[in-house]
Amino acid sequence: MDAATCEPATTGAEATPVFSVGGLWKVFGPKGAAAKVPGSEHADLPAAELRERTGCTAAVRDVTFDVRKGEVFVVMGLSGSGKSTLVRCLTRLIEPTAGTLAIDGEDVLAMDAGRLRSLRRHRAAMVFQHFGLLPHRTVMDNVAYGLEIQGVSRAERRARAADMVAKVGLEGLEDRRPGQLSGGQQQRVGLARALAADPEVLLFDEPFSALDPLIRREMQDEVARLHHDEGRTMVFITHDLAEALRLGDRIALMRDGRIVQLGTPEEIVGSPADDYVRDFVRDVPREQVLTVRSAMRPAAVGESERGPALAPTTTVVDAIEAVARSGGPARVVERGRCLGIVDDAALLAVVAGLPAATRREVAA
Ligand SMILES: Nc1ncnc2c1ncn2[C@@H]1O[C@H](COP(=O)(O)OP(=O)(O)OP(=O)(O)O)[C@@H](O)[C@H]1O
Repeated sequence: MDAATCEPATTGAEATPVFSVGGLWKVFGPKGAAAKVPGSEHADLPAAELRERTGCTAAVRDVTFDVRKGEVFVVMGLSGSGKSTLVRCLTRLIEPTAGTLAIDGEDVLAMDAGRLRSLRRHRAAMVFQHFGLLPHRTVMDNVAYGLEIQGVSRAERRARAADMVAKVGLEGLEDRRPGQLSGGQQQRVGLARALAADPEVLLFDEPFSALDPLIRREMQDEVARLHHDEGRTMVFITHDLAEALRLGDRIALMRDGRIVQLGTPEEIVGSPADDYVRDFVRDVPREQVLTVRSAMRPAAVGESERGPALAPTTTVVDAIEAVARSGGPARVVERGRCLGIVDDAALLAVVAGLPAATRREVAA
């Protein structure tokens, strides 16, 4: 192995997370009873049994994670797994029962009503599935509405709203009312309204689930583009795995109030934490999600100078094409350094769905 040139690159120091969530619980039920559930002997009971014994529903159970600056953090899970409750807890639209919660290092649970209002208006804007557009106002006025609440002057409101209308591709429709727009266009108005407030983080609650597949795809592209252009931090709830894999830098997969796995799409699909996650991702075309990092092995002497060079973000499907074209192994190269080698056997092992440990054996 050519050790000098094949070490993975190290990452720099981590910035303060946007949200930092520790041991968070939300238990619905009679107040006295709900507060007693976290940390009690009932804490781990399945939902039905917990309800039977205590009259309570633990929608969020002992959840810990950070949302990093600039990432798209997806909260995914089946209906009732606790996604909406968790994300509403982030700005205390729902009051957590126990745990810790900070935004940029500031304790959210200690905020008074005024600071909370400011948090929701300026720092963490929520985009809902039904945007709650004002039916009698024009597109422009709907977009400017959030700024109006913020007390921004009329001239500035209009200027910023016009910017956002253009940004989400609604130019020419400024004077229409919501009833004169398609579903996808209405979603764009809601998105523009949230963006106009220029929040540090956008929280999306299943915003596209009511849209037909083509428009949904278009809106996903729009969100990806906005994220790419602006690097804005986003928390995105969805029950749709394909949407989670398309948009998420990291995905928290929830089940019965808990996060069962938190990782990149590649980690979730390539190394499911348990049978539940494995089952969840079973039908995902792995070669389109996993990258060459999942298939590479250390380079043998001389190998790090031969064969086509692939970026570490290259998907397995694209790597197969490159290897087939060149007729030999390819190098995985980052900033001029060779991280490893992929060959056809290792790439096929990914397609065949071999577990990570077996893949490593094949690659070696
Ligand atoms: N106000 C409430 N009172 C009692 N139980 C609630 C309340 N809100 C939610 N729940 C329960 O908490 C659990 C989690 O609900 P939540 O809405 O967070 O799930 P979800 O994953 O967002 O589901 P969906 O995808 O259907 O929106 C469910 O069992 C739900 O019935």
